[in-house]
Amino acid sequence: MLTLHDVTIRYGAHEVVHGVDWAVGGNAPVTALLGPSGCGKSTLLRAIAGLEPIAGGSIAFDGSDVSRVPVHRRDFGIVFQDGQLFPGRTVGQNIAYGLARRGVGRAQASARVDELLDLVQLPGVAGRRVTELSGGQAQRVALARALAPRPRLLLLDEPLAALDRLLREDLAVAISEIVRASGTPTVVVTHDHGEAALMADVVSVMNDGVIVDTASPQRLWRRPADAWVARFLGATDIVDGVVAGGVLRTPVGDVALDGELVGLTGGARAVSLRPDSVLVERDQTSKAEVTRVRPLVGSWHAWIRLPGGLEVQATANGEVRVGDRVSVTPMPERIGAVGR
Ligand SMILES: Nc1ncnc2c1ncn2[C@@H]1O[C@H](COP(=O)(O)OP(=O)(O)OP(=O)(O)O)[C@@H](O)[C@H]1O
Repeated sequence: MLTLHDVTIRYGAHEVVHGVDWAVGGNAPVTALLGPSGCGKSTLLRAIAGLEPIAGGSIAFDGSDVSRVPVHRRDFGIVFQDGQLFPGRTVGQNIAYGLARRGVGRAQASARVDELLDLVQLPGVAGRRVTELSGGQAQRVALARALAPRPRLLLLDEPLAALDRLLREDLAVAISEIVRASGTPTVVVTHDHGEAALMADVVSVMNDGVIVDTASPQRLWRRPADAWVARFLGATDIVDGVVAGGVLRTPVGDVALDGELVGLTGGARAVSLRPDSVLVERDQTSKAEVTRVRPLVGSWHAWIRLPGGLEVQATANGEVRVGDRVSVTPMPERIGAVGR
């Protein structure tokens, strides 16, 4: 288990990480550190790896302080955005790199290379030059290289950022499966909330040098700590609601207090909505009206003026046009209650 206590990191006079307390591991095989560009997540990951000095606080693993332990003695594996494979060496030599340094013999190293190539689903490529690999293959090899010495923690810094969108989703799932199969607790830095949800059991959201929320993806989306987190996770509207009579009353309809909303305290409550939280359908008897429409593939993204004047974004599965009257139905599992 990795434990950060009051960690502060500065570049010169510029403090970019402000007193972070964070626990990673425990029962969660994969933890995502999610945040917008420049919030300090790579800096924090680099400090955990030992690549960046901390100005204050402590970093411990399984109870022992590693704050002053050099990078190669921490027993952490690291994968960067662009893999950073050694171009002059073969795939096998890249993967075996950390093994030779630890005194592992040739036969044993070669068996471990094969084992890892199987794990990352690239069997039989040990003799290939790394310059001949596709971006996705190179990242799998980088992952194999990081896992080869059996690190006690794996750190992935935006491992998918350099890849095409299509490949990213596939590799996100593959990486998540590979690190689980290896049994190595993993921290993955990403700015993409979809990727975080695909890969991680626990997501910590970072903003401006501070971790502002930590929960399972499901809980994070339904119980964001504040409006900033909700918007960062894709909420398009934050509207006023109220918890009363066993339901969350929202301007788009009542939502039962089940799932992650169990135990929500009564009273006023901000409600976070994404376009797919609200389903609309043509209904001339309704008082809600379409004010804008953008066609999507197989559905329509619509802007709706509710009776009373509030506008929210919504989804229609049948065609709607500006001026149409529509019925409005909340999709309970996609509606969030903001704040503690
Ligand atoms: N070597 C450095 N020297 C000075 N400032 C730096 C250095 N590296 C990062 N910074 C600054 O520290 C802040 C945090 O950067 P960091 O790379 O950790 O953010 P990030 O959340 O990982 O963003 P990104 O996804 O864009 O990399 C930014 O303001 C950045 O400009």
